[in-house]
Amino acid sequence: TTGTIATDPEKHDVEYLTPISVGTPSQDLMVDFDTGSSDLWVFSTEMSTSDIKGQTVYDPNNSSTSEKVQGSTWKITYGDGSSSSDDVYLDTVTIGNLTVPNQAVEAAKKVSSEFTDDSHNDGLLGLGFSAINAVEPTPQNTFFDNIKGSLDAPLFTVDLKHGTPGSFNFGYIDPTAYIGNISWTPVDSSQGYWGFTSPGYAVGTGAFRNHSMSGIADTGTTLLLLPKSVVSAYYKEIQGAQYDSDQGGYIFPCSPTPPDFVFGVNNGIVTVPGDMVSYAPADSANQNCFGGIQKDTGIGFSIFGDVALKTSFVHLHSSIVPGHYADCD
Ligand SMILES: O[C@H]1CN[C@@H](c2nc(-c3ccc(C(F)(F)F)cc3)no2)C1
Repeated sequence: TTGTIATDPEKHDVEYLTPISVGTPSQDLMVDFDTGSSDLWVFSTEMSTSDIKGQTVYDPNNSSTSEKVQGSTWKITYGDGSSSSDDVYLDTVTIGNLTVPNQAVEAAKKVSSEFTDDSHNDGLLGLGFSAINAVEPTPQNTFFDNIKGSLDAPLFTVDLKHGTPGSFNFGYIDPTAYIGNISWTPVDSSQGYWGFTSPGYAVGTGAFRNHSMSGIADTGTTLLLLPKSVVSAYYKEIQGAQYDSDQGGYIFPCSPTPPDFVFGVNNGIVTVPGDMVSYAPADSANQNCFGGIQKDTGIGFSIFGDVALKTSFVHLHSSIVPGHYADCD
């Protein structure tokens, strides 16, 4: 079997929300598909109502197929310090036409304020490796790990777009989704992520600079976070660019459009167009923009988030065959 599901960008492409159905009768939720984590958790009826502001919640008691995983708990903290926790059910989860009957659904009892304030986001669906699933004492499988045996091929593809719906496809590669050839790169899943090493970068039409950047393909991170030496080399080319510690990142005049940023993927390249680097208005006063490329300081590796992914067709292959990228259509 194969499957496809549309994913919709929130304002400024800050995150992409994708519909899933949980339980019987089905409860429809919009969640953030996150290749940088490996837990499927949802807002639930177990939460205090003060933590819920507009989200749709999962009610396990309203599902004839839900089954509590006795003694199991979970707690997860994301890169930005946000968190969520509590108990675990097995229930039917459907994405598009793909159904996993006994998917671990982690029901939130507590979520941090960032999740409460993200009113359209009903939870996260991890597409990382199950080795980093946060359920204790027994880690649970991701949706992809549960479904991949029945897919025509053990892969999924990520096709995020700027300001318009994209798609997650399971089990097949849509040849109309990209142009040119696909470039392959080995995946390092040793940390539970879709890790790879980019051989270097170029700024605008400048020469390619060899500079190894090890990082992860992370659909749940909004921006492209790279080594500070690469980031400062890029912003050096933009008149008026500066690091604004109040805003926690580089800002620059929104016009003229900044130079493209190119990064290598094995023998191929991915181009982030300059107008995507102008991520969002930084202040109404003097038309400054907040950069879509920022430093990865303190993380320990780079993060190829949505700013990097929405300009390419990314294909993540979970067998020994590596994952690979292609320029999107
Ligand atoms: O941990 C890494 C794994 N992937 C990255 C990720 N971060 C989030 C996230 C989503 C929504 C929110 C909130 F709604 F604003 F709270 C916060 C964080 N989802 O994936 C970082």
